[in-house]
Amino acid sequence: MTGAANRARRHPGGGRGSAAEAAASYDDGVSDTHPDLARLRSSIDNIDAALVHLLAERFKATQQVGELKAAIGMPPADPAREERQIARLRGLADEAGLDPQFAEKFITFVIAEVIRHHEALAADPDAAQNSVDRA
Ligand SMILES: C=C(O[C@@H]1C=C(C(=O)O)C=C[C@H]1O)C(=O)O
Repeated sequence: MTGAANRARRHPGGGRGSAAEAAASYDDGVSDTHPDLARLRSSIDNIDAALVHLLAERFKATQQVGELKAAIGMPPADPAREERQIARLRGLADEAGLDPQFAEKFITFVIAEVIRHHEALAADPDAAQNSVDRA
C-alpha cells in the first residue's frame, strides 16, 4: 500500500488530496520542532530498516527450502512445523512484552506468503532445479 493510500485509510472521508496534505504538513511541523519525536522517529526508521533486512534474509532462506522441497517432491506447507513455530514465537513474544496474538498473526501472515512462493516453485520444475544445481 502506498503512503497516500495509508493516509487515506486513516482519514476516511477526506477530500481528494486534503488528508494527505494535512498529514504531511502536520508531520513535518512536529518532527522538526520536537527533538524527542524526531529522535524516536529516527529510531523507528532504523528498526523498520532492520525488519526489512531481516525479512529479506528470511525469504532468501525460505526460497531455498522451497526449491529443495520442489526438487524432492515435498509438499509446500508443513503444518506441524508451523504449529511449533507459532507456539515458540508466542512464548518469546510473551517474555518480550509483545502481544502473543499479534506475534501469531504476523508469523502466520509471513508463512502464508512463503507457502504461496513454494506452491509456485512446485509448479515450475526449472525453478526447483536451482537448489539441485547449487548443491
Ligand atoms: C519454510 C518452510 O516451508 C513452509 C514455511 C514455513 C515458514 O515460513 O517458516 C514453515 C513451514 C512450511 O509451511 C519449511 O517447511 O521449513
